[in-house]
Amino acid sequence: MLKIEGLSGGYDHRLIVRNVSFEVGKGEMLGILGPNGSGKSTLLKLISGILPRESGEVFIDGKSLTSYSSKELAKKMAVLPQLHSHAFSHTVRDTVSLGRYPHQSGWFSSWSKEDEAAVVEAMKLTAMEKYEHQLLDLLSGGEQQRVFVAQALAQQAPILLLDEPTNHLDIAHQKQLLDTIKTQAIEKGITIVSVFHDINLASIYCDRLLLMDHGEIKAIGAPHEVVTKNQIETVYEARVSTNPHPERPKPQITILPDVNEKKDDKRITAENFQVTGDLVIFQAETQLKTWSSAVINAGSGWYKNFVNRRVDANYACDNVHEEMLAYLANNGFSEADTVGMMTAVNTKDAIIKEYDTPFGSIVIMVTAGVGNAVDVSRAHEVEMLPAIGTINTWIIVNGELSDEAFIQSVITATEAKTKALSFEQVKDPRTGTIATGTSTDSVLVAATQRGMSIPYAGPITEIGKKIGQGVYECTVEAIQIYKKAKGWV
Ligand SMILES: Nc1ncnc2c1ncn2[C@@H]1O[C@H](COP(=O)(O)OP(=O)(O)OP(=O)(O)O)[C@@H](O)[C@H]1O
Repeated sequence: MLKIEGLSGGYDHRLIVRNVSFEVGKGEMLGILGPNGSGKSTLLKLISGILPRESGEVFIDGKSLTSYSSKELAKKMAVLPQLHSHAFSHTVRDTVSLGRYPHQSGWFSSWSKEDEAAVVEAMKLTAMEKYEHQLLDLLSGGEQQRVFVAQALAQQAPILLLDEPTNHLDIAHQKQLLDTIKTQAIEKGITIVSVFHDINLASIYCDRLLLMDHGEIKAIGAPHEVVTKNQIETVYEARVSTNPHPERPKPQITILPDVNEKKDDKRITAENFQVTGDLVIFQAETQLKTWSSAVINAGSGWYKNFVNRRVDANYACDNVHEEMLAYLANNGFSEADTVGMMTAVNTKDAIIKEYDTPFGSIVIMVTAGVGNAVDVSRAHEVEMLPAIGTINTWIIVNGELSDEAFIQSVITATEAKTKALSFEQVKDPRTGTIATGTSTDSVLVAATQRGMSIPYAGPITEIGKKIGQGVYECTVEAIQIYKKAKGWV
């Protein structure tokens, strides 16, 4: 559809874009990324022919750009230039209608039904119909931007070149506009080449990305091939981390600041835990990076309050999440700051111990109810209903855990818990075999992310050894108390 071959060019013979080659297929959306001044807009101008090229070729449907008349070219390619602040005295409708220019013929151009329909549709797609008769200079920057996108859409060209289409738009309108543009690509097979400043938006919406650096292509490929920590840090000269998008296989980046906020070097100890008949609470002064399978705020995040709530053994509720949130709110714990778990065990029986390691220390908290014990290797043989009676394990780390170390902590803790159940000869009542856990166990690992960095937490690392020993000891002790309370021993 669109083929760029060895394209070079710039201003007054100063080369800005150098030897750029790539192809974009029908219905494909290609995003152009790169730091300020890297030549993104210049590349777009060279592709559209607005700027004469120094060397190289642009082909549309196999034909050189130069072989098209300007009107023929406008039927093939619509361009949204970078928006600058100008005073506009046209109405929205008139401005969008200008997009129909290549479709007019003769000296006295006639306004056809198709022209009208294209203008109305473009205004609708950009949610600008209600401003139809407004003068452009009375609109906000974001609204003006949408008018020019509408103008480009009204052109109904099979290729759309966009320079920062989401400039000035709030997030709702960014989403709306990019959903609209992407839909044009998917449903109408329109080929889109768009400059983006927002790496995350480009990653979400584009099929491929082209990363410019000093006028040259640094990388081109699928978003996960281009948006890598290394490449983005090198080209933009900024510290970033990459994270998965929650719904799509499109990487997202986060800026890592180099300014330090208020330092908190306080070490977390067992003394920081409060235990009542209903709750085990740990409240940190600043948020800890947390991974858990809790009822409230499971997954990863940064939280200050950690609550293990005792509920009745017959606790039943249609919406556990909502009920638990209401409970937490009544007790002064906000959802934004709190990880919440449940247990049927008397929270006074929680085992909380502190372990020193060469890098710092960890605090472990375990509540164990084993009425619901399960041998996971045989769970497929029997019908089981979820029930309260659970082992909740918390590991609070004074140190900086890597992602691997978070996951390894969970593995190490789980193995230690299973070993404790085996030592205590806790059996799955359905199969009569040694249980590996209960049906609703939860685990939480939270780290201060200050102090020494801990890359690994497997069983032979210093932290892994303490997690193994600590979770085992705490779980054994908690099970023994539980057995006594139940009159089993
Ligand atoms: N009209 C012009 N005349 C002369 N030089 C220009 C002109 N427009 C841009 N340049 C120069 O070309 C270089 C690349 O500019 P360009 O606008 O292509 O970068 P960009 O990657 O789009 O940047 P930004 O992210 O800031 O929009 C810059 O050094 C700029 O100063």
